[in-house]
Amino acid sequence: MKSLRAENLKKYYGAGNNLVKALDGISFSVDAGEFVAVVGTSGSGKSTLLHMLGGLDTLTEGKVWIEHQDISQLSKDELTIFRRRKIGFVFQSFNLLPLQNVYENIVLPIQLDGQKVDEEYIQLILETLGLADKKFEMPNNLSGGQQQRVAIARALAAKPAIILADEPTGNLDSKTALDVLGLLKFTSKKWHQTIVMITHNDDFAQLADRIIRLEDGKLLGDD
Ligand SMILES: Nc1ncnc2c1ncn2[C@@H]1O[C@H](COP(=O)(O)OP(=O)(O)OP(=O)(O)O)[C@@H](O)[C@H]1O
Repeated sequence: MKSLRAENLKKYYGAGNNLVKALDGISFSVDAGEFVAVVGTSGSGKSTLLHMLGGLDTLTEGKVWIEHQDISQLSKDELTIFRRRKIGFVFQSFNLLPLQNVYENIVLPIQLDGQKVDEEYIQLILETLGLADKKFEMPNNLSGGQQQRVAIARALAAKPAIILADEPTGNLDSKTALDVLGLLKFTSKKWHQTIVMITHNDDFAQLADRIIRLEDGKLLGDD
């Protein structure tokens, strides 16, 4: 089953001499459970692509389907709910709430959505990510790698169809980064979740099932 389909994505900024074609006709699809790395030089359109896949910004042209939903067909409110249920985001800055403990940070999106927390599943995520003994710690008492594992746990918690990660290990040393990415890969396989991850690091990209290369807003390669 395809969990993600991008068709002829275009995102243009500015006009005339200042026109920037951040995305210039990108199409690909991703199978459920696949781990895709997106690489490319600075300015090639990686972050723009991730924003468009996550419905965080509107396209100039093209369509994105997450599972069977064309996200351009959703109203603003519907898209907010859809995103919360179907997409997990992991960013370079961990974006944890400093006054909430690890457990509270992880279940917050589920509670905001008015859903019941699957305590057994949350416990399993905590154990899988090596966070079981940190459940009631405050984020500031954790190392960078631990904080990013909490952010991954939070992204996984709502059992999303797809996880979009923008340089998720950009703030970590390379050993911690590899540990965190290994866990991200392991959890995605275990729970059959699709991952699209931007990275600058070729070693990290090699961990993925597939690498998509961007250049000047175009797909340079897909292997
Ligand atoms: N809001 C914006 N307004 C105008 N131009 C933009 C905007 N956002 C991005 N761009 C331009 O679009 C192009 C692609 O940017 P994008 O951030 O997607 O690249 P990137 O590959 O993620 O780069 P980096 O690796 O440096 O983060 C760049 O030329 C950038 O300057």
